[in-house]
Amino acid sequence: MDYAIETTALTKRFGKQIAVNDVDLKVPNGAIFGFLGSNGAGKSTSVRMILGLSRPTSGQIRLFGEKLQHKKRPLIGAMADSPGGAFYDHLSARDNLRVVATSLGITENVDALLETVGLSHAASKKVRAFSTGMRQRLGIARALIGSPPLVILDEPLNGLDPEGIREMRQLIRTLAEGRTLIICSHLLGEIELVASHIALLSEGRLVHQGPLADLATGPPKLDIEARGDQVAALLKAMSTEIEQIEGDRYRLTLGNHDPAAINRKLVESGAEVSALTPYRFSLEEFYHHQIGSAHHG
Ligand SMILES: Nc1ncnc2c1ncn2[C@@H]1O[C@H](COP(=O)(O)OP(=O)(O)OP(=O)(O)O)[C@@H](O)[C@H]1O
Repeated sequence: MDYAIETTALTKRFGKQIAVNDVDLKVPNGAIFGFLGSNGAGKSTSVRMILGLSRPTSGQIRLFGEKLQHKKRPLIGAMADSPGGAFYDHLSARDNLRVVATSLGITENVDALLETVGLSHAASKKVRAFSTGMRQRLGIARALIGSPPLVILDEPLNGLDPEGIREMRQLIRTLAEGRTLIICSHLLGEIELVASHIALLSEGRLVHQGPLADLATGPPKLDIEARGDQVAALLKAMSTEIEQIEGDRYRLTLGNHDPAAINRKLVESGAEVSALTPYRFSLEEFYHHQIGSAHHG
């Protein structure tokens, strides 16, 4: 597989403290990659090393298959330091982007960037008058200067109102077309809506990474909605664990029986089966399970 980022045994120590500990991170090319972890887990330190802003104590970083070389901009664009990072407040949005492009020696159509992030209407407005959401968008426009194939967004949803969050979610999906995106966030529900892959850091260690679709904290479960006198008894006989019984709703851990067999037995017993759906673990459930295991393991 092609990776936008591949780290090998990436480690960063600050004195005796290990902020990032032996991390093998694999960010697939084209992914929307949710980078998750509690405060102090090591996300920012990892990102800083990937951006070439901090030198690893040991380990390697490869970007698009090549060893990380400093000054090889613009492979990565980044929006760090919320909300949207520092700008020249007395300059317009357009001029802020021009200053950055010029300093990087890049000829850039900054108006097109402002349009991408939905700020065309405010191109001539001084950044001093920008709302948090507008600053976030401008921060993203700045990260897009030079069309980097990889963009890292640090807490892009911080400080946004519900409408702003919805717009940012849409913008993230637009940005992901033809790019790899890494999003650091504590908002698990939001990451679940946009990410294709996730990685989870805990106390400097990578405790999980993989496609979002693969989340599981144990054997598969099935949600069943069925009416009939025999239902509870039949399900108990087929499963070691029935987690939740609420009226006609049951959640059971699938043992040796597959959903089709369970359905057949229920129907044969005369039960009215209205729904049979594989239970999907939420990212929040998964997160707490993994972090809990990491702490106790
Ligand atoms: N320059 C530094 N000097 C000393 N310790 C540091 C430095 N930078 C980070 N650390 C420590 O390294 C650990 C990881 O910090 P880091 O900022 O990478 O976490 P994080 O996952 O980004 O957290 P948050 O979600 O709060 O941003 C923390 O314990 C932090 O105190």
